[in-house]
Amino acid sequence: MYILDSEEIKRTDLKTIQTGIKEETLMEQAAFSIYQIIKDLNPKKVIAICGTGNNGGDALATIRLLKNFGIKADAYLNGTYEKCSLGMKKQIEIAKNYNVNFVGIESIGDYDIIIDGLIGNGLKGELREDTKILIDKLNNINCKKISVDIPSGICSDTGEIMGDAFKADITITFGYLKIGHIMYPAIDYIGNLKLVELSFFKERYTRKLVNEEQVKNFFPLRKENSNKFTYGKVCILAGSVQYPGASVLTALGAIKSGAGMVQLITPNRTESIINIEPSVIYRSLDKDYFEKEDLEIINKDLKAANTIIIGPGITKNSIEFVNEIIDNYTEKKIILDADALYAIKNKKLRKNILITPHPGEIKKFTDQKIKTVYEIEELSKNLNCNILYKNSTNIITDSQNTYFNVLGGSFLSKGGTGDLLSGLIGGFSAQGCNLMESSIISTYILYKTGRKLQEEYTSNYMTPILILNNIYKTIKELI
Ligand SMILES: NC(=O)C1=CN([C@@H]2O[C@H](COP(=O)(O)OP(=O)(O)OC[C@H]3O[C@@H](n4cnc5c(N)ncnc54)[C@H](O)[C@@H]3O)[C@@H](O)[C@H]2O)[C@@H](O)CC1
Ligand SMILES: Nc1ncnc2c1ncn2[C@@H]1O[C@H](COP(=O)(O)OP(=O)(O)O)[C@@H](O)[C@H]1O
Ligand SMILES: [K+]
Repeated sequence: MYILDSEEIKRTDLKTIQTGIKEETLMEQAAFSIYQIIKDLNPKKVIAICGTGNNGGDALATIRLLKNFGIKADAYLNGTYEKCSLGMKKQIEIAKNYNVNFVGIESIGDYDIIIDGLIGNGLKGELREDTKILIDKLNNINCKKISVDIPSGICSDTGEIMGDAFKADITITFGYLKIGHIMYPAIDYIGNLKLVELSFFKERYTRKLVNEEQVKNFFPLRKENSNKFTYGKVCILAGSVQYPGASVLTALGAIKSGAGMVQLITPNRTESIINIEPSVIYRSLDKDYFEKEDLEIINKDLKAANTIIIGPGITKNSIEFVNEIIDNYTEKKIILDADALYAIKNKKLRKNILITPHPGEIKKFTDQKIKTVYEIEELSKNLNCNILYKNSTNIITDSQNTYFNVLGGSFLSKGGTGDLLSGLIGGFSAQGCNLMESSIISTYILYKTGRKLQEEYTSNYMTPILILNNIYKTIKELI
């Protein structure tokens, strides 16, 4: 499923209209879908709060349909006729022919459903003060709230609240989801999101939502006629005397993904991995932290792997060591996670490198303020690498193509989930998936499994190991 931004939506509107489908036809389709959803809620009395743009047009057309089919429905116009878009002017004229009643601001508390048609894709900058006051008033009315396209006040491109926003129970959008529908803080304002089709001209776009179908396409096949070398070797450089557990989680993630061989090298002693999973090839360097000089000792191990994961629990003490790995193993796919991210400040990376920062970790290697998808894509371009940005909504990008994963939740908010995730990614990479595919598959499997488990175990009780021990259930649905 494609995710569009406001410019792409405007282009799609225009392109559709250029093919010969009129704006009012699209508006009628939008309104008819909203009408059907509202009718099923058995409303007694509905009001649309209409802005002067086409978002207001959709809402007003819905009111006209409700009234025509026998439901009490009125409209409030927030502005003057002169200020209205052509589409909205046309809707006002049609509404008058159907005797739609336009009410004053004092009446808006008398309804059991409010339709928010104030502002949609046409929001510019921060909300005007008068609109903020109106939205605040609407939010304080106790009734069912439905937003047309996107709750007024939310930026379609970022999901930011531009001063204030209408708090909807249901949001009905058209043709495509927009970036603003799938990002926080917007998600808290959107309620139940419904996507309805319009006769939009269909094209290819660069941003998609991670879903099961894609993951099935990317998932590596296993042949009966195969051996451990068929499924690749991943070498994990993780842990330290300070953080011994991180490396265990990463190794377990890698082995349970299906990689043929998983080697774990830690500076400290973490023999416990052998008790938990003896198939992991384990080696300790018998010291506190990785250092540059260690490379000579482990060079052969690294050469034998097709994927290297470096970072979980290594601490800031190993920056030089990480730099040496990046510079000397240019043929290998490398996943730089956690503390390895300190090493990439001012560094140009490569297309066969993935970095996996969460919002706090971005500060480890750049002073830029980064949170929007555009900024993450730009960062990926500047660093010349793949990025898995682990915010509540995950963003996975190689700067050309971007995927959003919205399956996560508070059931993942526990130390160690990220370590497990980098292990899974490395494991799928070892099996032949590229780093984008590996990130998409791994986030999907981990989050989907966690989401299902939390229903039984609650979000509080969840641990990375509990999720890991159940990922086979999600994998079974994919193969
Ligand atoms: N081609 C079409 O006719 C289609 C139109 N659609 C609807 O049209 C909408 C886009 O319509 P428009 O481009 O006319 O724009 P909108 O109606 O979304 O926004 C324009 C309105 O918002 C107000 N506004 C903008 N920024 C503001 C701010 N900072 N503070 C206060 N008020 C502000 C403007 O004064 C104006 O009233 C979509 O969201 C969707 O609802 C869709 O149904 C798809 C098809
Ligand atoms: N509230 C949340 N909503 C969605 N995803 C979350 C949430 N909390 C954590 N996650 C996910 O859990 C993982 C945590 O990673 P990270 O912070 O690196 O963990 P650690 O370093 O402790 O192992 C990331 O994949 C992140 O996207
Ligand atoms: K709206």
